[in-house]
Amino acid sequence: MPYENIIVETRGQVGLITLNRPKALNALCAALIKELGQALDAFEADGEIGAVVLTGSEKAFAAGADIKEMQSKTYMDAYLADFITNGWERITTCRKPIIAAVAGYALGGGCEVSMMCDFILAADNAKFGQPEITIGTIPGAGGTQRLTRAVGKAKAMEMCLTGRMMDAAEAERAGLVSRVIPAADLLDEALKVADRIASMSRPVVMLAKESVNAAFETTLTQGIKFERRLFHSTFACEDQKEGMAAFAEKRSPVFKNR
Ligand SMILES: CC(C)=CC(=O)SCCNC(=O)CCNC(=O)[C@H](O)C(C)(C)COP(=O)(O)OP(=O)(O)OC[C@H]1O[C@@H](n2cnc3c(N)ncnc32)[C@H](O)[C@@H]1OP(=O)(O)O
Repeated sequence: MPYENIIVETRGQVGLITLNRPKALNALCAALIKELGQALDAFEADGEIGAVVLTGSEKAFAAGADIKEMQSKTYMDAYLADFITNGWERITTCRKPIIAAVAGYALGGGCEVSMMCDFILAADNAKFGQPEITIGTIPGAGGTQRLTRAVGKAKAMEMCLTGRMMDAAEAERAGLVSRVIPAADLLDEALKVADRIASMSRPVVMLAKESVNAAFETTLTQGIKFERRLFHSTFACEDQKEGMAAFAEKRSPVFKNR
């Protein structure tokens, strides 16, 4: 499938999507979002792929939704097209793990897309922010919600009300990113982490992802019950038998993704 705004590759069992609008700092125009959804559909359907890495350039993961494209939208345009929900949330419905490998700017919709992924690996030059307030609007792709859950009210409120950016070190301290990596090593490290995930049992990885995500939608008691049910269900997987047998026999497991 020809893509104009992203580059789509496979690296073994890992799907790699690179946002590719360098002249606009990977601003997230509608065409890019549509292509991103198509690429995720393809990776989701590909039985060889066990994890996905989403990245941008060294200067920008993405500098937000495309301001020039949306500046003249009316309320009715936005409402009728369900602007932002439409297409963007495909990332959150992907059942395979997606790692955001973020270098440079992750602003507005760029920050929001990174937070829709399962976790963020940040280059040491990464900058996260929700600067929508500076252009007369507010985050519309989950920024006020996901950022608040990730870093707490004080930092999220300050960032959304002032547009202040957070650098990689602060983002790591605040729990927004899982790790900070030298920019030159970011992609290799993200691919290595994705490859490790892809080497695990695919259904069990999906169960783990589903269970962690449930923590954001439920009470602790309900969440623990849900986890227990999923945990029990792993005992119906051939891969649980193989994984535990391999441990007992001091050998590497050979998962069949069953
Ligand atoms: C999801 C929702 C609901 C909302 C949003 O995401 S709103 C957008 C939030 N993001 C922003 O407000 C950031 C806008 N960009 C910037 O502030 C700056 O570009 C920068 C700080 C990220 C980088 O500044 P720098 O001086 O290094 O680069 P520029 O000359 O400003 O940009 C280069 C080139 O890219 C175009 N650009 C950058 N960001 C966007 C964007 N979000 N939408 C459209 N175009 C963007 C910028 O206009 C310039 O292109 P031209 O030289 O052709 O104008």
